[in-house]
Amino acid sequence: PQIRKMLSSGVCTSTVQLPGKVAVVTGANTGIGKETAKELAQRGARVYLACRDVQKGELVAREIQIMTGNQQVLVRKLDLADTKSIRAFAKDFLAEEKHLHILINNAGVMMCPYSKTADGFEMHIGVNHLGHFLLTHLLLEKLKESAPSRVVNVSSLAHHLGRIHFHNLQGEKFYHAGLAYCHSKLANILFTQELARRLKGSGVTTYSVHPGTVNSELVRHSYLMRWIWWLFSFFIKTPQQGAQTSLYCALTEGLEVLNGNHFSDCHVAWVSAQARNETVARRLWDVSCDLLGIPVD
Ligand SMILES: NC(=O)c1ccc[n+]([C@@H]2O[C@H](COP(=O)([O-])OP(=O)(O)OC[C@H]3O[C@@H](n4cnc5c(N)ncnc54)[C@H](OP(=O)(O)O)[C@@H]3O)[C@@H](O)[C@H]2O)c1
Repeated sequence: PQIRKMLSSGVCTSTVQLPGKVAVVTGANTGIGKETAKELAQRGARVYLACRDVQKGELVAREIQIMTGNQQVLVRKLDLADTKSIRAFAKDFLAEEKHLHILINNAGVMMCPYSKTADGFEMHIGVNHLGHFLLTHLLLEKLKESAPSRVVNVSSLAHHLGRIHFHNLQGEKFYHAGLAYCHSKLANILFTQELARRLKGSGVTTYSVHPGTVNSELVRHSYLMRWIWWLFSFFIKTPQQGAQTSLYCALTEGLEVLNGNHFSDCHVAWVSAQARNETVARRLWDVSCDLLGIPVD
């Protein structure tokens, strides 16, 4: 009954406070990430805004500090399209911080024209999946040492249109910007499920999230999507509303029993057949390790 009660609301109603806790939010300079970081700061956490544009990040950090009165809002450079930047971020963070209690893998790109990351990965799979995969891998020991701790991966309802084609993971044979986004969001869910299986008993739990349809800068690369978002802007969620399910998964007490689940509107949500395929999840894990030069275990 307690779980049923917890799952009955579209707003994060947790009253958990976070003094002494440390959180990292990727892509925290705008949209859903900014609102997520603001709420974590409001509750007293030390919050790292992991942003590719440090100047934008600093402006937002100051805004959050003023609004929440929490001075422990820090900006660090993180470009998920460059594994050197991810490794540098993790190295500095591990040297600087004793703990990491909440990691929100929020940053994302959608429908950008065909392009590659610094390491030659297709941009959607590179930033949305591989970048966060590497970041989580590098921070995992710290998360374990800080247990109970949580990893929240921001995916999307769009994963339903995604497929993991291992022969076309980088869009080598066929590329469609919209589908590339869907594939990467499916990868977020498969990663969450495999991570949950591997972390069983460690005190680290993980959840994937669909934030809803949110009025943010995500549609910046598509004229059509910008127009549709503008047309329906009155009906879609604000970034603050979009942050609720990430916050719910990061904060709700007792959620550990739902380790690895996918959430939408602060409820467990149904995922596509491929998103439930353990064989695909395991293979994606191994292929991701291979691409990133991480030893496969
Ligand atoms: N908005 C929606 O309707 C919706 C629906 C489903 C899922 N989502 C998911 O929600 C998450 C947040 O999206 P949003 O709607 O808040 O979009 P947004 O306003 O465009 O924010 C995306 C964030 O990701 C950052 N980012 C992009 N590429 C990066 C990189 N290479 N390295 C580091 N950071 C990078 C952006 O930084 P810059 O500002 O520097 O570009 C920005 O801070 C995404 O994962 C998205 O897939 C959103």
